[in-house]
Amino acid sequence: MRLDVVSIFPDYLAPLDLSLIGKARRDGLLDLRVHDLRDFTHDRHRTVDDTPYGGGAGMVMKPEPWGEALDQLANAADSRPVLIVPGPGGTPFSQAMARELADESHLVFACGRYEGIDERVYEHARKRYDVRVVSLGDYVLNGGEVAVLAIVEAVARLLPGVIGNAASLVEESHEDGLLEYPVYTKPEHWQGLSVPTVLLSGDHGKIAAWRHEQRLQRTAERRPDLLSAPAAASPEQLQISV
Ligand SMILES: N#Cc1c(-c2ccc3ccn(Cc4ccccn4)c3c2)n[nH]c1N
Repeated sequence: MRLDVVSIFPDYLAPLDLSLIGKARRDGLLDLRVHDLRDFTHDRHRTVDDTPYGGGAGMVMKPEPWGEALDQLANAADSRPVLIVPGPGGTPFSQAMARELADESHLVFACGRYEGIDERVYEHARKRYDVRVVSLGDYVLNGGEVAVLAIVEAVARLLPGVIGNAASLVEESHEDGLLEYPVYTKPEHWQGLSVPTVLLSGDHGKIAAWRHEQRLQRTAERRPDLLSAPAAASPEQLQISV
């Protein structure tokens, strides 16, 4: 997969050089390139923003640098790329969206700042991209970089070979509509607290049943909305013992 990220703060994306995502890049599983939007300006101040038409507070990102950057990246694409533009008014990002994006061959991320990007950039981009405006959640950030870090990690970890043990992707929160079960490791006793004895039994059937029950209980306690969502709850999943 090819991923391009455009930002006025390219160093904000440095964490993508670390850990499993960084290893995937070094192993050639991920072709991730970060671009400085200011490299697509041509004035001596490398200007990327200006005052909003119609007045109002703050500044708006100018269309020209974005148009030049996105046209150049579209020219480098083998097929129609997906352009993901984080924004507070976007479609909420989800595990389902991560799975869908993981099947794409080329993702381009536009990190806005200030009060946002001139709307004509989205219109122009639709000629060459599948444009998706995506929100990380119902709170306000100062720009798109934090969202891109989260989206890239959620998508990249689904790609073959990125996570060493693909089995660990199966019973994760939101993967099948339930939250994850509690996990324990050595020591067996700590601060007067002990590991649940079922986990020491070696009875894999009992352990699996206990873990499933824990997932149902946790989901009912913390995210009952997931149990009412049509896709999340099969009839047996709703048979929660209390
Ligand atoms: N994803 C996501 C986001 C964002 C986000 C993403 C990109 C930008 C580019 C500028 N701003 C500031 C801003 C504040 C207010 C109104 C418009 N724009 C962003 C905010 N906020 N909250 C989320 N879940």
